Amino acid sequence: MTNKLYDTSLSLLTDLYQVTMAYGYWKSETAEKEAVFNLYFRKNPFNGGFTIACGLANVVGYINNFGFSKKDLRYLRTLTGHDKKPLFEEAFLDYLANLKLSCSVEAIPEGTVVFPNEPLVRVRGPILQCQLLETPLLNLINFESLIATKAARLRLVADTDQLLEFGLRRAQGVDGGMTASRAAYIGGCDATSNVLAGKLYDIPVRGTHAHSWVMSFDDELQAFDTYAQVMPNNVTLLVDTYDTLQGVRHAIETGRKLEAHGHKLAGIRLDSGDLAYLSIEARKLLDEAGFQDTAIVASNDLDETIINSLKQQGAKITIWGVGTKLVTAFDQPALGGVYKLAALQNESGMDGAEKWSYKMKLSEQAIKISTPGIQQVRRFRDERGFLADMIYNTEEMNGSDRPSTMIDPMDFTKRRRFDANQLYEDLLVPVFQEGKCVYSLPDIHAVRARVQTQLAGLHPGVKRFVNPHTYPVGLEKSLHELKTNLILKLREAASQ
Ligand SMILES: Nc1ncnc2c1ncn2[C@@H]1O[C@H](COP(=O)(O)OP(=O)(O)OP(=O)(O)O)[C@@H](O)[C@H]1O
Ligand SMILES: O=P(O)(O)OC[C@H]1O[C@H](OP(=O)(O)OP(=O)(O)O)[C@H](O)[C@@H]1O
Ligand SMILES: O=C(O)c1cccnc1
Repeated sequence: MTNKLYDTSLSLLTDLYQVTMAYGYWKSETAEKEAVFNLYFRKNPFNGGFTIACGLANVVGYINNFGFSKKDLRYLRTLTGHDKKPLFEEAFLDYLANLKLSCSVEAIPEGTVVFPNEPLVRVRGPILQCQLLETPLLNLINFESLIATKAARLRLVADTDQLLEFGLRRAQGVDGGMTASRAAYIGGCDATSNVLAGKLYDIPVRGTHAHSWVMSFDDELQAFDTYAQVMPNNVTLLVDTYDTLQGVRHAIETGRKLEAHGHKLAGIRLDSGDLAYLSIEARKLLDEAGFQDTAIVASNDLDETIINSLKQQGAKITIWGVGTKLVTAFDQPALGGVYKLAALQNESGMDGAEKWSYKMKLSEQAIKISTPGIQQVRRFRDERGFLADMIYNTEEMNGSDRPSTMIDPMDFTKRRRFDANQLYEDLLVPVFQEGKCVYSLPDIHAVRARVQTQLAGLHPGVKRFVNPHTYPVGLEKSLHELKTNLILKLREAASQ
């Protein structure tokens, strides 16, 4: 299921410079030139060792709905330059009115663990169209991948405990809240408090009650009893409005009444104070009263570091409600994904001409130098898990098995050779072929399950939070050579 918030075309959801470049391509008659762009990021978020790819379902929805409406064009017609004359000529707006995307898109499925410099999405098609997709694709992939990664980290520390996403009230606007709920579920949360996300994305919804419920009664016990009466099948009581341990005693009293009517006290929630101490004391009180099955839920500015610490302190919490720090991706507010031109098709029919002109961006910072080529990622594995990812140029080496040499981009003297019979998977799969969707989106639960099987394939050192081991990602030898030669050529040309 894709996000119903995007049922209409959002073709203007782009940066103005994409439209001005599109105009430039059209005007200079290069709009139809075949190009290849790669979308990738340069650094794992949260100083971690991995990232979870997420957001492709919304990319599919976005591309399927793409088109400039009359209203969009009316707006573009109003845009003017510094001389107050229109930016775009009418014939270009007519071109946009009739524009149907004919790009081919390959992408790494949602829920896959991915690493810096790997193309998560590869777009091939008329350069004008590829260009228009840059900003929306980055917008859609960056945020969801960031939040799915945060949730996956929370899942790693929560282990088999339940994780509830409570972030809507603190999310970055409506869409931030919606997409965060989706990505958080995919990353490993069990449920969300966001009811619209539950409806649109088929995510389980869960919740307790707020302090206001307790405060609206003359006393806490009355508040608990009333809540239990109106909803006896869903009773988790927030016990910290006045005095937490006294609140637990009141919850036990209400629990006894519930049991007398054939129901049970599902849980209590702690939302302030020392959560380790209070949960241990609350557990004792509950157990002594025979409420061994009543769960202790905790919330209050939690994140993976605090949950980890609480577990080490022996906290008796088995359900974690995480809001602000999950949906705002504390403490890294953005994934720095980029979208770079990697190849342009040469004029056909020219004798001896190569099919592609490979493109790359130079930079003084090595990390910012892009990689040319029509890239695919080959993930080698053995029966225990993933070994290494090799980025290769499909023009040099198509999907076939063959021995390959992978070169470490940080140190070209470090090489790894994989035999033809080494187990592998090529990660990018066809999503659109010449504008037609050829990918059947897995349901959200399958994507969520994929995250866990993917994480199981990673060495524990890559998953640790402090100085994680760097998972090996390299370039296939011929791609490494292509890149090196192109850098030398570009540097030489730039120095002349
Ligand atoms: N035992 C603990 N170890 C580590 N962090 C904890 C522990 N108990 C609570 N925290 C975390 O400490 C942070 C602040 O909690 P603190 O008790 O100072 O404020 P509070 O309880 O929110 O106060 P207030 O009554 O104003 O809500 C929260 O992020 C909370 O999750
Ligand atoms: O702490 P978070 O991870 O964001 O989880 C969501 C928070 O939202 C609620 O608090 P509320 O909005 O009532 O405000 P509070 O900060 O006073 O608890 C709830 O009690 C949690 O504390
Ligand atoms: O249901 C809850 O307990 C809840 C929901 C949203 C935010 N904080 C808590």
